[in-house]
This record gives sequence, structure tokens and C-alpha cells, in this order.
Amino acid sequence: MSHARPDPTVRDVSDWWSTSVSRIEPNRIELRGRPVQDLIGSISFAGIIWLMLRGETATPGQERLLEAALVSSVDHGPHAPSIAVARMAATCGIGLNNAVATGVNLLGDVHGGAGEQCMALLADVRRLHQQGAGLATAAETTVGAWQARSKYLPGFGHRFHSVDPRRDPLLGQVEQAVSDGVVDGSYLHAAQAIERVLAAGRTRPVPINIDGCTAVVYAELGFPPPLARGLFVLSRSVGILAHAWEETGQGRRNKGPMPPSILPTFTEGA
Ligand SMILES: CC(C)(COP(=O)(O)OP(=O)(O)OC[C@H]1O[C@@H](n2cnc3c(N)ncnc32)[C@H](O)[C@@H]1OP(=O)(O)O)[C@@H](O)C(=O)NCCC(=O)NCCSC(=O)C[C@@](O)(CC(=O)O)C(=O)O
Repeated sequence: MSHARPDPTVRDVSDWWSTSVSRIEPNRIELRGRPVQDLIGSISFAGIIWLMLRGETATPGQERLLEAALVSSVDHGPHAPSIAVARMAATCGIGLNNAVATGVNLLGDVHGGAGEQCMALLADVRRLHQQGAGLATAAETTVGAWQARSKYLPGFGHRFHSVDPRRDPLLGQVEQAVSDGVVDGSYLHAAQAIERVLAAGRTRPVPINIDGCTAVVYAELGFPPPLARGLFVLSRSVGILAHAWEETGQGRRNKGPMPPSILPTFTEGA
């Protein structure tokens, strides 16, 4: 006798994986209602990402901006933790898929995933501004409230860039999209206002970083915050794959984080 309780949300066994993303039947593949044979050769990769996540076709302006953000965050060299760890993994005999997963699994609140929280930060500034506060006041109030919890604001600061070279071209694309009427610029202005608050009184600014710049784009385009992280993962997977593949080709085995001639400092009696 079965003791399983019936699930009222499941009327039929075919409801178990019910989805509006894709429809797959013998000799039929539709993605968001569009036959795959109509998409192949006619839609860009950024376009299919938009279609799959949003369920509708991007306008050319939306697609251009999404593509710019995806391009901007693909790689940051073996200094970047997500790349370094994927290269190390590739030398350990675990296969390319596991090397890529190792890199992707390093992306989070501190590295490559801060766009999710950054979008919430920008939304706070935007909301106060929309309620009537001046932009500078809205940014100061929000920075104060967030820094009462942590001095590190998501989407700002970089371990060695004082101006991230990805910042101006990407934010320039957002400005262009504002001029073209694609987005309204409110998240861009919130980010710039926070940057000004953080720079005040400092010789070394705390710049908006790539997680923050891409969060501006994804917020302007109307993606929900968790997808800022998801889209960063998609983009960085390209760089992770390229590095893992190159490292695989170099044939090294069991490569550690630094040359064996450099020994970690042993801290006596800790
Ligand atoms: C990223 C880092 C750990 C860097 O730290 P730093 O080394 O600079 O930190 P510190 O030396 O502690 O700070 C020096 C002084 O600046 C102040 N300060 C620093 N950050 C501040 C901030 N956010 N808000 C206010 N104040 C800040 C701090 O208070 C101190 O002030 P003071 O005590 O007065 O001297 C830090 O910013 C941070 O956690 N950010 C938030 C999380 C975030 O957005 N993550 C994404 C980073 S992008 C990325 O992951 C992609 C990447 O670019 C990565 C790559 O390649 O690495 C790629 O493409 O792969």
C-alpha cells in the first residue's frame, strides 16, 4: 500500500515537468514557442539567451546591450580566481567539464557574483530618488545603510584596477542605449552616484567593477537580481573554457597555485 500523499498541484503525470521554456515532441523542437529550425542561423547567441530567459524576442537595442555585457566579463586572466582554479583543475585529470565547473563554482558574493546584490543596492538608491530625495542624498543614505552591515559594497572595488578598463566602454553602451530610448538610465545614474560617494575624501577611489557594470546593464534591461549572477556565469564560462582548454594542451600534471620553488610561509605555533 502506498503512503505517498497526492500532490494537488499535479493533475496529470505530464504536469510533473511542465514548462513554458521548451516543447519537445518526436520530430518537433520549439524554444519559447519558436521552432528551432527558424532560429538556427537567424538569431544571435545573445538573442537566444534573451529569448530563453525572457520568453520574448529582444529588440535590436536590448540585444546589443546584453551582448556588450556578456562580452565584457568573459575573462580576466589567470590572476582572476575563477580562471586560476579552472586552470589548476585542468591539470588534475578531472576532464574539461569538471575544470569548467570548478571555475564556475568559485563565482559568488566576492568574485563574479556580486552583481546580484549590486542590483539590490542600486534599486535602493533608485527608490529613494524616485520618492523625491536628490540623487546624491539617496546614494549617501543608501551607502550609509549598507555600510552599517558591511564596509564592502557589492559591485565596487577592485584588487588592482583603480579604473577598470571595462567600465567606460560598457557604461558608454548604456549611455548610448539611454539616448536611443532603449533603457531609462536610472540604475546607471544610481551606480555613478554611489561611485562619487565612495570616492569622496579618498586618494584611491573605489571604482565600480565589472560585477557592478554588468549589474547596471542587467538592471536597466529588467532582469531580476539572481540573473545578474547567472548571466555573469554564462559569460565567464567562455573565458574559463578557453583557459582550461589551453592548460590541458600544455600537458602539465598536478599544477599547484604557485611554482614549487616558492614555499608558503610556515607560521610557527599558530
Ligand atoms: C573586490 C574586493 C575584494 C577588492 O578588495 P581590495 O583588495 O581593493 O580591498 P581592500 O584592500 O580591503 O580595500 C581597500 C580600501 O578600499 C575600500 N573598499 C574596497 N572595496 C570596497 C567596497 N566594495 N565598498 C566600499 N569600500 C571598499 C576598503 O574599505 C579599503 O578602505 P580603507 O580601509 O579606507 O583603506 C572588494 O572591493 C570587495 O569585496 N568588493 C565587493 C564585492 C565585489 O564587488 N566583488 C566583485 C569584484 S570584481 C570581480 O570579482 C571580477 C574580476 O574583476 C575579479 C578579478 O580579476 O579579481 C574578474 O573579472 O575576474
